[in-house]
Formats: sequence, C-alpha cells, structure tokens
Amino acid sequence: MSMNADLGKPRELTGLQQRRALYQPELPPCLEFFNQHVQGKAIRVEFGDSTTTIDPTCANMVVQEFPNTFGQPLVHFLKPNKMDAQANDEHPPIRVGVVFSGRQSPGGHNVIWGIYDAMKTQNLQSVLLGFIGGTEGLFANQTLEITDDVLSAYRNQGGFDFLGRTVDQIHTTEQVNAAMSTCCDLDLDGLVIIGGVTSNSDAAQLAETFANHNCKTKVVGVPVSLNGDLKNQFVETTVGFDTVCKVNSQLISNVCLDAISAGKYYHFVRVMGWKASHVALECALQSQPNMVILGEEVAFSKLTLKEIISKICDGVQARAAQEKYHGVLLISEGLIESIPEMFALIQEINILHSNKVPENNIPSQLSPWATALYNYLPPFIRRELLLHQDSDNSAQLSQIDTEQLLAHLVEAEMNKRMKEGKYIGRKFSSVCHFFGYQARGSLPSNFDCDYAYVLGHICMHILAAGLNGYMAFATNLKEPTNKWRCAAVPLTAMMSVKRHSRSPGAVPTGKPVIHPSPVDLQGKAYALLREKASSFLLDDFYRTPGGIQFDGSGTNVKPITLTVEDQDYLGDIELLQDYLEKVRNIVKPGCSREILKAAISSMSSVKDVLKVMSAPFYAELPLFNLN
Ligand SMILES: O=P(O)(O)OC[C@H]1O[C@](O)(CO)[C@@H](O)[C@@H]1O
Repeated sequence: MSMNADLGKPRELTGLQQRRALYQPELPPCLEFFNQHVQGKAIRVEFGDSTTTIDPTCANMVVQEFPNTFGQPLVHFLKPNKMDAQANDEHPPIRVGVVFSGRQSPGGHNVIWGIYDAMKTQNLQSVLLGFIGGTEGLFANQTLEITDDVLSAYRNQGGFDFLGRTVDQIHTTEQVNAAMSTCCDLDLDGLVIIGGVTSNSDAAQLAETFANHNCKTKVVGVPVSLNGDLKNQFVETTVGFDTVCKVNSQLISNVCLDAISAGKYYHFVRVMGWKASHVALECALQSQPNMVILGEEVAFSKLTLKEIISKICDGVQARAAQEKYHGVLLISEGLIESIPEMFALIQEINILHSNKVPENNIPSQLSPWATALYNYLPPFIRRELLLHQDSDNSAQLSQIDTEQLLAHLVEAEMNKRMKEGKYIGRKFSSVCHFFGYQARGSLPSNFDCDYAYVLGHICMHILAAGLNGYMAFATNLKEPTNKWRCAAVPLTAMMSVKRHSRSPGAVPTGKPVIHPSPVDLQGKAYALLREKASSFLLDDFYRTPGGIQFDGSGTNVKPITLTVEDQDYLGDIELLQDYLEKVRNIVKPGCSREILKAAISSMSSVKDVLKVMSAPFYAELPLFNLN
C-alpha cells in the first residue's frame, strides 16, 4: 500500500493558523473537573437502563446481528460526589489507536487532540497511535505515535491531513480481520473510529467481532461528518457541520450579491451533504436565496423531474413579472436520488454495478422504461450516473451535476414557454456551482473545535470505563459549553433496518446499520424555511452572514437548525427525569380528557423517550392512561 509521505509531518503555519493553534477549547464542567483532579476519582460514570434501538420493530434483527453489544446501557459522565472525589484511584496506562475512517470534516483533528490530552492527564505513560492513511493504515498496521510535538501543527486546524484518509469502509471479512490483527499486534485497549453514519456502522461491526473473538480492544465511534445526518434522539449534530454551513453560506451569500448586482444570471447552487439535506436547509436559513429544493420534500411529495422544472420556471416567471432576471436556487446534493423516477433508475444501475456488469454495458441492460428515462437525460448526466459506486454501494452523489441538469432543463422549458408566448421577458441565462470540497478543509469554527475536543475526551472516558461498541456524544449543545452534558450511547441503539416499501406496515429487510437521518419536515427549522419561502422568492431578502468569526461578537453563533429545534434527547437522563416529573404533575390519575390530550400534545415525545430508553419509567405510564 502506498502512503503519502507528507502526512503527519510538521508544516508551516500562517499567522492565522498560528493564532488558531493557540485557541484552547472549552470543556463542560465534568471534564474541567477531571483535568484538575485526576489524582482522585475524577469522573463519575453513571449507567442508565439498558437500551434497545431507535426503531423497536427492528430490535430482533439488531440483536441477532449484534448479540454481544446489543442492549448495553446509556452512560453519563458526571462530576463526582464530594466524598468520591477524595478517594484515590489508580489509572493504569492505556494504549489507544485512532483512525479517520470517513470523509474530511472540519474539527476532526481536535478529536485526536482531545483523546490525547485526556489520556495524558490520566496517565502520562498512556500511548495514542494514529493510523496513517485512514482505514488502509489500520488494515496494514501503519501508525504514527501522537505526541505534543506532532500535534502542535494540527490543533484547531482544518482537513484530515494529519493522518489522511483512504477508503472509508471496514466492510469485508478480510478488512475486519486485518483490523483485528492490527489491534492485537499493537496490544490496543481501544480503537477510536472518527466518521459519519457508515464509519460508525462499521465501528459497531468491529466492536461486535472483537467481542466475539475475545479481542481485548474496545471500539468507540465519534460522530464527525459535514453532512449533519448522524443526528437522532441522542446525537444533536456532527463535528464539522457548523463550519461547513458557515463557509457555504458565505459563498452562497456572495453569489446572491453578485446576482443582484449583475441582474442577468440565475445561479444554480448545489451543496454537499450526501443523502440528507441538513446542509442545504441550514445554508438556506443563513443566506436566504430565492429558491430552495430539499431532497426530503421532493421525496415526500413524490415530485417528478418535470414537476420540479415547472416549479422553478414558475418562480423565474413570477420574478420576471417584477422585472427581475436574476436569482439564486439552492439544492441539496442528494436531490437527484429523491426524485422518484431518478431513484428507480439509480437503483437499477446500482444493481447492475453490484452484479459486476461493466460500466459500458449497463445502458443496454436497463429495463425499457429506465432506458427511456436514461436516453432523455443529457449526455453528461448519463455518464455521471454510470460512475462506479461509492463505498456503501450507492451512486456517487458528489459527482452527479444535478444543478447542471436542472439549469439545462429549466432553460429548455423557458425557451419553450417563450416560443409559445407564455413567457414574455429576457432570455433565461444560468451559472452553476457545486459547493462542497471548498468547505471541507476549512479552519473549524470555535464550536467545532470545542465539540470535537470534548468528544475526544469522552472517548477516553468510555475506554477507561472498559466499554465496547459505544459512541461519544454531548447534549445541550445550543447552550454555552459549561452547560453541555457528556455521555455515551451504544452504537446498536441508533441502528435500524431499511424497509423496501415506504408504507408503515412494510417488513424491514437488509442489515442493521446507522442510517442518515433526513431533514424533519415537521420540524421547526423546515417550518421556518417554508414560512419565508414566498418572501425569499420575490423580495431578494438576501442575508450576508460573512466569514467564520474566531474572535469577537460573532464567535458564538451556532447553526440555526440546532438552535431553533426543540430537541428531546433520549440521551439525557436529567431531561428524562424532568419529563417524568412534568407528566406526574400535569396528568393525575382521573384527570379530564382535555388535560390529558393537552399534556400529550405538549410533550409528544415523552412516550417515545420513556418507551425506548427507560423501561421502569415506561411501566408507570399506563397509570396515566397515556397509551
Ligand atoms: O469525493 P469524496 O471525497 O469521496 O466524497 C464525497 C462525499 O463525501 C461527503 O462529503 C461526505 O459524506 C458527501 O457529501 C459526498 O458525497
């Protein structure tokens, strides 16, 4: 295997980078306390009730695949009680390996820094090894010992170039075995896997296999992905999402100002974010372009390509009626897959790929209707649809220029309308952009620096507690760092199995994995977007958030989607207790139906919260007729 010889080497930092390297991330109270009192029992590890999965209908399938790691409890890390804190505790040195398994995401380096600092605080003899070149480095046992020296150029810096990444998957039996033999050879107590949904599903698989083979290495996952799609009742957001949205929003708002200044182009902007549209939604709220199309709304309304084009053209026409011949349209990377007929075509292509049909022969093996659609598409899109698959056997979404497809079809439709006398105005003219790679290597925002560093610390505490198959997470993130809470959730608790049909009764099929969470179309962030849609379309309500602020008043601005959503997190035991208290107070046995209904709708998530995470609490619910 060839490794890039420049990875992990000291590098020259610019003035700004040097200043950033000096930034000391903030810690929540329990970790702050740990740093100061390591000689005593510095962290209290509190175990909750055992977990099942976020989709209880899949629990049987998950338990079958993960018999050793399923059902473990939620874990909370707290400041110790006064008495405990005094008691002396020995902390033996530990050996840990860390790997960038997923795609680059700003803040990733700080996870490593956080693990390192926590390990060294606990025992100076502990050793942290970084795998060079991502998962391939893990398979081939290529490591770099992390020291203060080598870390110094990577603190609070963007990219993944400290260790690099290669393939982002640990799927095959050979890969799993190679990873296990590396961990055994290096005598690792822990392996930390940094990545998104795919990497963390792989981490769960490794944890299970290691447990099954009595391998002593415990596996921990960290939610690091620009996509923001590893988001559920436990995990509020992923490391890198904040930064990427800020960088993209700045770029989009620059394009908006350029568009209104020139008054002659429609800009079609696609932003990265993979299958879910969290990045597009956040960027839309931050920069307020004229039109936004999210994959989730298209999938929900089953909009065809023709209907989407017609909607955009209606928007262009409405603006032309106000003498406006410019505009900015924002779409998500995964939009193409959300269009029903495109989804079906991509599925056919994926199956042919999986059956090892050579790329050139794929078109001739498509079904008649898929052939008709394929032939209707412009040649550049046909070529891109046929590209070899991504590591999870799906289409390479980043390489499909959906923005160009839309621009091409909108132009054709506007010309047609003009010819038919339905549109009177200037000729439609477009410019296309794909923003994604521009943001992935950005210097991380303070939020991502803090969040990643905190998660790194939590990883060490998970390993020190001897836990296997967990993900580090923190809650209460919309508040200042001193209000964050630290916890760990079994990876299996976030798993589900896909249903082929989208109908509720459909039987789950496939392997249990952690799936990307879609944008919640019932959520507050999406409601905010819809509320402003008509004003965005016609009023050129462009907003200029500017570049990331590292100092001063704009520093603590967090993603709008994170701050507006009322998130009810299962991971938070204090919140659970709080909920239960509210239920007890409002819903007394024998209370009126109206009170009961009002209480249920004001706390609709209570039932799910208690049902999934906390069987003893749930047992009380029949008392209140909440079923
Ligand atoms: O081109 P690469 O580096 O393989 O990654 C592209 C993919 O990675 C992501 O940025 C992160 O999952 C996706 O949004 C995108 O499709």
